[in-house]
Amino acid sequence: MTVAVVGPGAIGGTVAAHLIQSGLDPVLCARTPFDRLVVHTPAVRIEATPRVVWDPSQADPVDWVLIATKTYDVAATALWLDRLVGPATRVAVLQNGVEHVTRFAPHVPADRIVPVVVEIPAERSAPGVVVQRRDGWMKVPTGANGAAFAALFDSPDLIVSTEVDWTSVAWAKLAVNCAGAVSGLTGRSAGVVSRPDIAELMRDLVAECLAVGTAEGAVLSADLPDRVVAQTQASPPDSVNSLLADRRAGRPTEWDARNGVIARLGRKHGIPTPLNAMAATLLAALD
Ligand SMILES: NC(=O)C1=CN([C@@H]2O[C@H](COP(=O)(O)OP(=O)(O)OC[C@H]3O[C@@H](n4cnc5c(N)ncnc54)[C@H](OP(=O)(O)O)[C@@H]3O)[C@@H](O)[C@H]2O)C=CC1
Ligand SMILES: CC(C)(CO)C(=O)C(=O)O
Repeated sequence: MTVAVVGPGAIGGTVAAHLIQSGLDPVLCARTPFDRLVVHTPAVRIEATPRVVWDPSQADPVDWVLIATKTYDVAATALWLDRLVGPATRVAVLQNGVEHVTRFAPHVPADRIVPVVVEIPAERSAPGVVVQRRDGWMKVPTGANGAAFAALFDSPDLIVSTEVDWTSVAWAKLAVNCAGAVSGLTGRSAGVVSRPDIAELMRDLVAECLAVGTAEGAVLSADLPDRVVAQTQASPPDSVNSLLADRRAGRPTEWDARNGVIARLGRKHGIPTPLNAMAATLLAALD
């Protein structure tokens, strides 16, 4: 089985390490090359020297491509896909948001795209050096492609499973991510939730997501706003979400995939989403 990971950052690096632990030998397609991959998972330290390539001309078709670039890097990622995708290649999209398939459908046949909801709190301190803070999970839709993706992994602190109702899982994850805008906008890690006014703002952001997700066909529980706040309160206060990591590194942010999408789809359904619209506008202005 040949596998390429495009974008070996926090998530790509962590997932590559778990693939290596599972006995595979992924090639890493990087923008910034590095020699050594070092990933601290909750259970072990994984150190490896996989093949790292940094120019699409160095890549050949593989059985699986795992995309772990940011949602705003589609155009650059597509240059890798031109080289890595053969007639039977399957492409897993490990990104936040709910638009995994539409994002890559212009570049890969949609029936070979596997959307992946990723719940792995991971932070990168240098190219190839990543900490996975807690046990993680990834969820893919049921079916042959989803089952084949799950079969790539055999690693105790990364559980990969298939879901009949993948859409609801993706919207529940989007609820966490839309509330994470408070970190991107305040510049403060997860501990900012200890302020009651911030916790209230997060609840209100999630309430909009809940309304729009329900209109999109997701089945979401009414206490989702409280659960998102409770989950954030239970995180180590110095946890940095990927939006804040982007802000601190001076990179663009995924405002459209995380907040803008709620405003866009809210407009389609006639559901007001003033807070997510404002978060998206402010984050876009900071890009
Ligand atoms: N971090 C987290 O805890 C979680 C993140 N996610 C989602 O996972 C996705 C990835 O996020 P994350 O891993 O945090 O992001 P990172 O910024 O850590 O990693 C993205 C990687 O993509 C690389 N990249 C950018 N452009 C290219 C290119 N043209 N060719 C090859 N590589 C490229 C970057 O290179 P360079 O090294 O040069 O920056 C970087 O290594 C996002 O959608 C995020 O929302 C989901 C769950 C948790
Ligand atoms: C929820 C969290 C923090 C970890 O899975 C995340 O999705 C991110 O950092 O983007």
